[in-house]
Amino acid sequence: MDGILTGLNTAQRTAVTSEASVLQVLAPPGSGKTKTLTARVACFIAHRQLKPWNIIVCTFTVKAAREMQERIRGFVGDQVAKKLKIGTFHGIALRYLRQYGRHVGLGDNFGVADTTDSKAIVKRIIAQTQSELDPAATRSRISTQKSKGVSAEQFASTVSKNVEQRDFSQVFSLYQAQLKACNLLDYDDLLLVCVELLRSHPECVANVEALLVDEFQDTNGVQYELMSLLAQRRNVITIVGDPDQSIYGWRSAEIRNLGRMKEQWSDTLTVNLEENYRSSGAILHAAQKIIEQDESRPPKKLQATHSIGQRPVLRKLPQARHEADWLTSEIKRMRALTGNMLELSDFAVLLRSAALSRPIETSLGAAGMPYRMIGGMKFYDRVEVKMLLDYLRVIDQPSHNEALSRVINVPSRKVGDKTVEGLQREASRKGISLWTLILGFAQGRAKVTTNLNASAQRGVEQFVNVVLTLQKKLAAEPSGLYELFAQLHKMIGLQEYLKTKYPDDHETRWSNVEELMAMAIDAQVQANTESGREEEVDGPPTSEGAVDESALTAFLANAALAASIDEKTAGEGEKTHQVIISTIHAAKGLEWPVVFIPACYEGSIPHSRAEDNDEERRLLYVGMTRAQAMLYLSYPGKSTRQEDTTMSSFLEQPGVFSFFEEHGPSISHAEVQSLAVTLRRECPDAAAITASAASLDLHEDNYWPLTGEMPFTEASWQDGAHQNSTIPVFGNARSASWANNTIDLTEPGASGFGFTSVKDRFQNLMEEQEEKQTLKLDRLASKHQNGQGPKGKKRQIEGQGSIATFFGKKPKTTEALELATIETTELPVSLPPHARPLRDISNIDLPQVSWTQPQSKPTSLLAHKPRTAPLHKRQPTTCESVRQPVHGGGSFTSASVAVTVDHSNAPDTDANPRSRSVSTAPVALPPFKPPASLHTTSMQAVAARGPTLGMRRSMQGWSARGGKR
Ligand SMILES: Nc1ncnc2c1ncn2[C@@H]1O[C@H](COP(=O)(O)OP(=O)(O)OP(=O)(O)O)[C@@H](O)[C@H]1O
Repeated sequence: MDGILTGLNTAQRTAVTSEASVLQVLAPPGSGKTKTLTARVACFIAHRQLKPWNIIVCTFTVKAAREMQERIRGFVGDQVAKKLKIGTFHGIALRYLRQYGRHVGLGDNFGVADTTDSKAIVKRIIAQTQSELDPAATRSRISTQKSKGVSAEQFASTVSKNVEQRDFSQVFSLYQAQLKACNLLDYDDLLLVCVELLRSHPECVANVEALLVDEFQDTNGVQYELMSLLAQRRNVITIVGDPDQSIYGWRSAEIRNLGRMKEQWSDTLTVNLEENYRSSGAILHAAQKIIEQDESRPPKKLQATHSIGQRPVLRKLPQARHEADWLTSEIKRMRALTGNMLELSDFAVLLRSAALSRPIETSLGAAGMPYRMIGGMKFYDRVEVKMLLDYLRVIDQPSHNEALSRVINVPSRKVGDKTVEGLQREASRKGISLWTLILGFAQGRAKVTTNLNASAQRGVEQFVNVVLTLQKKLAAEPSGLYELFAQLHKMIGLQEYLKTKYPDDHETRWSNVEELMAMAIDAQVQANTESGREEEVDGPPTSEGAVDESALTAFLANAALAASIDEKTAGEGEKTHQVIISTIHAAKGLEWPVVFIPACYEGSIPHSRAEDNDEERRLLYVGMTRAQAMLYLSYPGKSTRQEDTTMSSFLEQPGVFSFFEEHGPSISHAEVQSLAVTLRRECPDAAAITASAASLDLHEDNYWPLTGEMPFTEASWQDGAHQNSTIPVFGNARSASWANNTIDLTEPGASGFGFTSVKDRFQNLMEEQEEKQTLKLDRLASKHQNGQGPKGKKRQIEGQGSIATFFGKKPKTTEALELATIETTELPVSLPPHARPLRDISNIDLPQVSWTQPQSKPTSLLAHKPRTAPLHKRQPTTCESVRQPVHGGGSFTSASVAVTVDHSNAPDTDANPRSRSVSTAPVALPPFKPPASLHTTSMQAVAARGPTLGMRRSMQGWSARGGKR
């Protein structure tokens, strides 16, 4: 027993060893529910002498079943673990039906109709009955009825005179009849027929000694019924669950099954686990703050076992692609500043919907960071995306035989596979491309020997016409990618095609098409601004031999680049270090050291089509609680479709903001050590951290303004303009208006810089403001020593506007910048030894998260010298690399310290003002191309230009201009 109970806390032990027949283990995320369930199975076998083949364990996914078997194997060995009946409800039901299905009239060789089969049957019936029902909606309605245990006959008996209801009832009945005729069961039937079997033949489960269910909150009515029947002989049932993580209501999951269970078995014992072993205290606080917005849920206690850690981040970025670039740069920064203690696979990007993955995949791909999708297909692998890219390839490069043969008959033009193969062979025999062959034929200039019937001939002609038309359009407007896309999808009737071919998920597929079009707009904008800049800049020409490529070629090369990163890593299995991209739904039950949840805007989460807002909130909660050490939430000011967004209403609630930082954390060596303790890893030494940090251009997350505007990249001034005490701010070197973007320099020291370079002048400005700030902080430091300092303010990072500005908060004076305490930390050798303010969150309105030990008090106070002026600067070139001081306060502090937090009467610290001496006007286009971003670059160009690619042109241009003026 000792082995099984080792490492479990008291509540977990109680649950594992409980003698209760019916046990509910209810607990928040990360409290070891799965661990407890596993240990209870082992306990049943090892100590209660239950036979493993008489124990059924139901999990929510096949993956979870595999993981659980793995864990149980650790306790009881491979041979015993193999004999357990572990699987999803569907898998368990299938086993019983295969064995005993004949008792309920199932043929010996019944088949299972998968989703595609079901869709096809429903569609055919609707066509036959000439009903006006939507096939996809009808299929999911049938499934909903079945998962509530309503059969076609039962539905028919309740139908009113309503035509639509009668139509539906008819289709439902015919669908069932069709399945029966084909000796098929669909997924819902597997459960329903198994229920029927176990009701009528309870002897089938007479041997079952114990039943255990994971993720019980997501069971639906039929699954509940099946659970009761499986355990009907001995009624030994253990379930683990968390009502706060119920995210499958849309699939008819019923939270009320928990109550039903207590009614059915009045002796049900409930054990609550309260200690969270996964996430840092700060992450738990923030997640609790979100979930507690649901006032209907009972208050729950939750204890963090880890230290407070880094406060989660809530960031606004200008657009979705900037959000993706920021996220990629944070992964890079976090890895470098932790001495690569964090692997790529320690980072997960969790999305409300799979379609949001496109900019993230593009950015990771461009940065050369391998990634893996779970719970969804990679963007570039999706059928509709591949198809469109193939069309574009043919338009760009008609001799691309493979791409051409893939799309010549999509949508169908009655050019069958055999015909295409014949044409391909003929072309190769004649030594010409497939395109040349069919072009000659379509234009009547050449004959083909391949046998083409009349409809195939017409099809070939239609295809040639599409390609020629679009080539002509492209020639007339080389950068008009979006328009090209628009005409392409109209010409091939793409939307209709998707509706017909994929009735169930055509909307999702269409949103992938829209994503690709959004990508085209990005590329178009980039191409336009590149060429605009070319004219504007009178510096030396760009890198010699640079490839003069069309916008379409560049676009396709970037797509290929992103996709090739996928391919390289695809076969390497789960062990390879890859960033994880997942839907939040598919991330249920999983955990990662660092989690990003981008696109936290209204319409995305809560989703515009979601019916239950509370479920959407729980979804966000599930996503947040997957994080162990760091959590980043973000949203773009504009979606990929260029629509203005507003932050998710779950984050807009009063008090929420105080649980978040406005930017990624500053990382000192002490914090790396603490992070290592939280993650139970070996901490890299200072030399390793220094070495990896040296690869970084920016040590702080201070490139993107906190206001969600475009970065302030470079300051310069116009000829003579400095005499008017203004300098232009090139927020965007490509399009910013010189006249409109100015910094007020009427402060002391602003004059007399006529012959200074832009960079020097900017540096001077920074230093002047540092001086002022140092004086203020010295004053504050002495106040602190006298115990007068206010508490609870979050740390600030230099050069950033406040997120409070988009909460509509009024900035306070610089005094308000003061930080609760400042602690000394050992910093990597290469980083300036700035003092680090430690956050004190004891006066925040905390949710119900409690701590078991008092937080260690910071002891020392150092003079702090942060900058106040913005450091939103352009990406430094190799020769201009500017080191950023590390400062700011987030700390992992002592790991495994648990703190008791009294949150009663705590003031809200939402306002997090900072004084900004410079206002950066928003600009239209990004001046920043992250080091890894290759958005307008073809792969050939990548090879040709070398590592400084993509930056050189702008840098030369601006420095040339700055030097002259
Ligand atoms: N007593 C314990 N001591 C140390 N670590 C523990 C303990 N119990 C659980 N853990 C660890 O906490 C993490 C979360 O555990 P587990 O996945 O079982 O939680 P869960 O309650 O099922 O979470 P979720 O509901 O989010 O899926 C795991 O890394 C697990 O190893």
